[in-house]
Amino acid sequence: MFEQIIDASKGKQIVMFLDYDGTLSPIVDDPDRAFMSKQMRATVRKLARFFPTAIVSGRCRDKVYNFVRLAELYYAGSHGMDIKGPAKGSKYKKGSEGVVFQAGSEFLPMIDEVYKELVEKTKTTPGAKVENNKFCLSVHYRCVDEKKWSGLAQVVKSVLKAYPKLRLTQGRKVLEIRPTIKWDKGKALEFLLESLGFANCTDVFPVYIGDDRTDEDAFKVLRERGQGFGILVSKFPKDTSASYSLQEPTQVMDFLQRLVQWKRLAFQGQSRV
Ligand SMILES: O=P(O)(O)OC[C@H]1O[C@H](O[C@H]2O[C@H](CO)[C@@H](O)[C@H](O)[C@H]2O)[C@H](O)[C@@H](O)[C@@H]1O
Repeated sequence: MFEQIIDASKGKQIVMFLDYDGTLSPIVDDPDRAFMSKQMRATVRKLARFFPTAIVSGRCRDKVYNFVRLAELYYAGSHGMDIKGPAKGSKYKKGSEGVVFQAGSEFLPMIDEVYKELVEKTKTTPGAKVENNKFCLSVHYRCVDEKKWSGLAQVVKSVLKAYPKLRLTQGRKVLEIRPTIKWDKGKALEFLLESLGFANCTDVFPVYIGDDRTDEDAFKVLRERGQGFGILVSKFPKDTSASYSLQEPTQVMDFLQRLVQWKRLAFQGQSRV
């Protein structure tokens, strides 16, 4: 896979898109403790020195930033509905200081209201946890007794009946609630490419790495554009629009390290001639 990506990206600018949970950090029971390792952080920091890099997550932007803590990256939180560029602007695109984009701001009061209602209605289900991701919500059931999963889903669906402008999708042991607007991680990828000045370029090579269903929207966009590659992180074979797969975050780190090493050697080669 590595060689194929290097071959296909020849003469093009690689742009990296990285999902967070299950891609940069291992899946754990408590969503508040999904830390990334120091080595992973160091790897992503080096990666961003060579390639424009964005984190695209279902989490709210502030929360994912607090886990990653690298100011030089782009962040697209709430499944891409909340985007912000590096505080000091991008070294890859002059004049891109403070790229900020928010899709669905009008839904914020509704999301808050539903959050409170879901916290109230799920408090009798041991292990259930409602996470407020600002533009969307997550109802976690990883720590709920399996016998209670369908009951919990019914509770969530009954709350959502009163909110036809919100939709329900499913992630990894999590029910995700978000506005029915046409915005997803794929749209966020396109927005970020545009912000970086690659809107109609043929010499760009986006690489998107993710483990979840919501990442499929980004894999599809890459297939439709015929640009770059999607890489699915999964231990099991899955129906996917990604072109390649890695099994777990440690393999993601190895792949990113190889990319950095390859680019570093290419730079050294150039500076010798
Ligand atoms: O787009 P992502 O960055 O992958 O975010 C998707 C969801 O990730 C988090 O939940 C998942 O990871 C948790 C920590 O490992 C795990 O406990 C949970 O079961 C997983 O579904 C996050 O907490 C959610 O809000 C995100 O939507």
